[in-house]
Amino acid sequence: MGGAQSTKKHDIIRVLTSETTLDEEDVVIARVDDLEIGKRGEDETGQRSDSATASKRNGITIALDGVGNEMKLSNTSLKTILSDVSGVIESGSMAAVMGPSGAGKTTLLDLISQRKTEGIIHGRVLFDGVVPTLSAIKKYTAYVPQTEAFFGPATVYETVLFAAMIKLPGTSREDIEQKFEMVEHVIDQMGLSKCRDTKVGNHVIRGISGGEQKRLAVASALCTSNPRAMFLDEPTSGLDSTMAAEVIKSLSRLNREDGRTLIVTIHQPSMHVFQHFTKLCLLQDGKLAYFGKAGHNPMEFFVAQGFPYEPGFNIAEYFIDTISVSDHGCTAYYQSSALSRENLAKVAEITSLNLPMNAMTINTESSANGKGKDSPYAHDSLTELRIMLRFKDAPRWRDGMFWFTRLGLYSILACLLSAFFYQQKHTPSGLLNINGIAFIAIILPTFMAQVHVEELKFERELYTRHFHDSYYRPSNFIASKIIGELPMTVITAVSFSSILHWAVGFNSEPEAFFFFCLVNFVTFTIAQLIGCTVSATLPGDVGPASVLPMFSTLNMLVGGFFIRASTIHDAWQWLYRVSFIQWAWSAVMVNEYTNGDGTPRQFYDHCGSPTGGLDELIEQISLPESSLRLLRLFFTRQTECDPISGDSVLRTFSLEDRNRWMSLLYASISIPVYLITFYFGVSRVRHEKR
Ligand SMILES: Nc1ncnc2c1ncn2[C@@H]1O[C@H](COP(=O)(O)OP(=O)(O)OP(=O)(O)O)[C@@H](O)[C@H]1O
Repeated sequence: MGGAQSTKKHDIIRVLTSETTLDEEDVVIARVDDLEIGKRGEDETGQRSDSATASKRNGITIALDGVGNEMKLSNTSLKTILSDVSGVIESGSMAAVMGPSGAGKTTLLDLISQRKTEGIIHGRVLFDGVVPTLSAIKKYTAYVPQTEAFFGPATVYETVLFAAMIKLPGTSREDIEQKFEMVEHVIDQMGLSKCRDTKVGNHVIRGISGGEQKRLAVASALCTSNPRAMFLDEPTSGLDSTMAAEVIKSLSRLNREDGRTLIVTIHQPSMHVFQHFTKLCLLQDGKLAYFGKAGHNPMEFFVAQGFPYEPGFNIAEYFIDTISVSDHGCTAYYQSSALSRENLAKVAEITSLNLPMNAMTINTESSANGKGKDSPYAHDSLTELRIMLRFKDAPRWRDGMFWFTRLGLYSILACLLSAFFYQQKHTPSGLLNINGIAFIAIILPTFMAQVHVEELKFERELYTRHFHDSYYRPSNFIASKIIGELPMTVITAVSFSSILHWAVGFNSEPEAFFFFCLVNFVTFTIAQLIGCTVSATLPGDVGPASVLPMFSTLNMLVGGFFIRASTIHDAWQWLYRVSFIQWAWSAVMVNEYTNGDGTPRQFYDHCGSPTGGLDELIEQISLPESSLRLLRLFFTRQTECDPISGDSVLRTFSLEDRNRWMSLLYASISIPVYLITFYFGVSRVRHEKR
């Protein structure tokens, strides 16, 4: 029963990779296998002869032909990071790239996967005999970086599921069911069943262990394209020996069962871990010290050079110690060795094939999405957005921090402000306070935008990683972020506005209340976009942290409250014109001091009453406000107390000609403006260098 199920799962995976089983592919595989290196590849993995067929089908033969990299240093001199690395990693191999720190392991992995774009790059890397395009690499291979970024609130299952949904083509019911099954299979395969429903975790959420994170990274990579080759940068770093062994065991199973080619950079693995590798590439200062079979072969190679091996000593440690003490003797020895010549011959065999582009096992077609040959994305834009909203952003709603940093913080702030501005009278000093609290309500979200700066700083790593792997388009990252957050922005704006509106005693007309909510919704959205723009555009921590307060202060100064609009210096008039703060504040001010019909409100709170207790008496009579006003007028001597007109307050701030809807419209223009800057930051600014 279990066997039948497992066969079915393998069938599903085969179905999902059907685009790689082209007829042409078989022809070329046959040609590569005809070569001696193909046979050797099988010999090397002789203990798993039944997987050899799978190796031919699923793995990729990777040939390194004089690969090197030089970096220009600031003093214009060149630093050689990697020099003349040649050799063949046969399809279905599990290769370890080892060497002391700084030897060039990551650089080699980055060059193979075309992630390294810096400096001068020498030589070429061939996949099944041809130099692949970047989109072919993205389609057929997966790269698992040393430090993986995850979405903390999502569970292990949700993380893998999102990878499968967004990266694998197909949206029919059958496709979706297959993806669900594949996810279950991969979770099982990577030994993650125990923590399937545990949150991945981040700097605030306690999540899965380091080893589980490494395996989750591999599981996600497996689901993105069912890759034929995987490149893993230090998958065991930071793990204890048991966890490291578990990770490598899972990788080894992956390699055995599905015949994928795995290239793994690794630091001094234990004997137990080292025995899983079939191929070894040893580097010292960017040069090869050994390139060939793993197992006992490298030991014999070094013993032959006169470096004795003490039985029982960790073999990987022996290699590293040996090449470190040899002072480049080992790299010189390798270059003149028969092994080096043999490796060069294997590479020459492959390069001499001169395979045509249309007959390669690695082709450049996009992943069957029918949306253009060169599109690296699995879905059209709308489907992609739907998947993101459903599978990427949904877990956020379970995150307490998400609620606290929006609804929680704004509600607390509204209560705090209410304590200071509780029930203001419409007296001269009360009206001054009302103007002040209206301004604070408008400027507050700009300071609170720091929340979005911080959040995106962590998300930046994740989206950089997702962009590398063409998970989704930058525009959809932005769209999902804004749309996904929209309900929370509405809830927060309504809650903040309700508390403040009631506590302060703003214009009590229902329409005025809804308008106040609307203005707050607009300013919250703009503030979110500003925070995201700052974080996406400015690299590092210092830039975003210093720009936002500067931006908020400048906007505050031209907001029209602290400095009267007419007295703002000419040099800053442009900022006054474009500042959403002043437009939003004027919208709130006009809303506060004008009746629904556009007439100015009149305030009598400052007027005394000749008959003591008149106000209290009037308040007990339930009459419309206009009748109450008449009553007050009747009992109050007009000559002694003119009402304060809303118009006069607006005039004080040069706002008498403003219309609240037009003001809100002008404030809202900042939304598309900051959307564009956010898009620019996300799509154009790189935060990591390769
Ligand atoms: N952009 C760069 N400019 C200058 N030197 C660089 C650059 N990138 C890498 N290097 C240097 O190249 C060498 C190889 O770096 P790489 O990260 O490939 O080593 P590694 O073997 O992976 O090291 P580790 O095991 O410590 O991760 C190092 O000495 C590093 O300082």
